Amino acid sequence: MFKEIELLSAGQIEELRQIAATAKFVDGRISNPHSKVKQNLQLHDEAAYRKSSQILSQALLSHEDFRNFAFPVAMLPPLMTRYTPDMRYGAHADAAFLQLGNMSVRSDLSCTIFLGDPRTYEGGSLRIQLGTRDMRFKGEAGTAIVYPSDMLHEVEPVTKGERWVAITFIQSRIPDSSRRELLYELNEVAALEGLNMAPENFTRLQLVQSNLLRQWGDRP
Ligand SMILES: O=C(O)CCC(=O)C(=O)O
Ligand SMILES: [Fe+2]
Repeated sequence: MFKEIELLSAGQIEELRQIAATAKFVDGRISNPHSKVKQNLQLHDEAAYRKSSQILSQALLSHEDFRNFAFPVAMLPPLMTRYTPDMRYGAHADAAFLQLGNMSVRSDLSCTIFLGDPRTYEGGSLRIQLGTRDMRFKGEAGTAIVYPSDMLHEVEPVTKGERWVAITFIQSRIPDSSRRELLYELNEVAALEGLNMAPENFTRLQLVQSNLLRQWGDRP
């Protein structure tokens, strides 16, 4: 399951635009030197990375929809990337573990935050494979798409203009996607309908929610 989130205000996007305007971007293979499919540019500028990732992390971790859907326990600082014409990121699997200082983050969920106006570039959709079908995402500026990291995906070639996004990877308290989605649905129904229920039934529902989280949640 995918979750689309309205994440950033116009002011936050403008702030990120100003950071990106003067920052250094380099060949994205710097962090995947053996990749034959990665053709993009990524931010490589300590001060700009610190500032931009702080804005983006804070936006994600304070967003209720994101927290409810992802059950985040750790997240890589979001990284801004750019795709100019002919750049793409061919079909690939995201790494299972990523280094964050001296900690290893398991990538359960991947996230793309769209920063540029989709009308200013052609191509460049994020395409996620679902068996023999696929889903394409090219969001409005400021929206994010969160999807399970265990699915093959790609960024289609940009043919005109520039694709500007940020990406991150999230470790979830519920590693299994189908369990995470069940718990998300149950929690949503409880939040939306709980107050309409007889109080003793709502209490029983809350017991089920808590006990599923106990059974399925990673121990810290
Ligand atoms: O830019 C995107 O939308 C996704 C990039 C990606 O798949 C990755 O960095 O692993
Ligand atoms: Fe990826």
